[in-house]
Amino acid sequence: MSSDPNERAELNELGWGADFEAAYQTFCDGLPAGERDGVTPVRIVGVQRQTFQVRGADGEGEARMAGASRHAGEQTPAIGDWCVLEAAPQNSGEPGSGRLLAVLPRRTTFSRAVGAVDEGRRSQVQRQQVIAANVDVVLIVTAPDADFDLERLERYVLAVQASGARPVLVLNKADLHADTDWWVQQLRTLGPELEIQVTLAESGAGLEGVRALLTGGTTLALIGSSGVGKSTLTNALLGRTAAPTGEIRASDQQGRHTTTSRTLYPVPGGGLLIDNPGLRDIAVWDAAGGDFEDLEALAAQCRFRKCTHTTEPGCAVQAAVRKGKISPARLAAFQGEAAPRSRR
Ligand SMILES: Nc1nc2c(ncn2[C@@H]2O[C@H](COP(=O)(O)OP(=O)(O)OP(=O)(O)O)[C@@H](O)[C@H]2O)c(=O)[nH]1
Ligand SMILES: [Zn+2]
Repeated sequence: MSSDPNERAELNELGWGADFEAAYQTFCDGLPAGERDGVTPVRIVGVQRQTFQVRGADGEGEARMAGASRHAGEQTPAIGDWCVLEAAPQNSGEPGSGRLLAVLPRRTTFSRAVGAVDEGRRSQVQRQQVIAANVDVVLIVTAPDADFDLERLERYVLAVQASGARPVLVLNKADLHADTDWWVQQLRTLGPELEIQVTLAESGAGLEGVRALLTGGTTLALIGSSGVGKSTLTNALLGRTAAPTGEIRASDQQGRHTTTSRTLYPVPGGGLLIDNPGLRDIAVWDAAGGDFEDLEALAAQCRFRKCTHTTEPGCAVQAAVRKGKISPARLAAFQGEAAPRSRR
């Protein structure tokens, strides 16, 4: 990496820091002298299967993880990761593409356990899948309505702290009640040290405090139950009206269209925001960790004993979803739980 101050400023805006810099230098020192000039640090801003959308001081491009190279990094990059990119040679016919040689050590890690098959032992094993890396601050969003649940919020706080990121509690939809202070006091019981923000995402009011968190390349993410206003808040911060489609279209220098699922966005005015389904699903896993007595009771009333609660006639579960008594996310969690259970 050159010592060009403009490049450094670009990287800092992307969340670069002294810790990444030191790890990057160590990695470069291990490269043969002839290869040091060809590498550059980039951040993963989008992931689509094996293709990564990356952004560095020189702008954006696509990259793949280097195969079983001598650098043989075991780690797969996740959204938010800082990686070492080896740019494709000028004559490769693939401008803007390159190979990722290594994932730099993460500041923070959001991961979840996923079932995987151990080919050697032919058995199910639990593997940690990283869903987002290097998130600095997580907004735990709630609203003064039926969603408000201090026990659940406390679990979110613990999950965020375990990732290494800083939790900030956000009471959105402050317009729903005149007595906002009462709700804020409830949130205070979760910990006197926790920062609390009050927002009205729909009207765009009260966002100054959240914007103030986004200085100096800070990476922000939002979690919280369905309907608390995460999309509205995201759109207000990013200054756009439509919800993200998750797809961006870019064309490379040959004019070919490439589609990558981008989930790390620069926030106008500074900072970055990660909005990916995996993080959102924290709420769903949380529901999955709880019990499903209500859903099981409903399922017992379905017309068919082996009802899958999808399209069957006389499905009591689907009826409850239609009436808004059960959220689709919770049903998904129940189904995710029920499937392996029925095989046991
Ligand atoms: N009254 C009020 N309603 C709001 C506010 N912010 C968002 N809403 C409304 O709350 C509803 C849900 O908002 P979303 O932003 O879709 O919620 P979400 O958390 O992204 O929900 P999921 O996408 O299901 O996870 C929408 O109808 C919003 O218009 C607010 O500050 N006040
Ligand atoms: Zn059913």
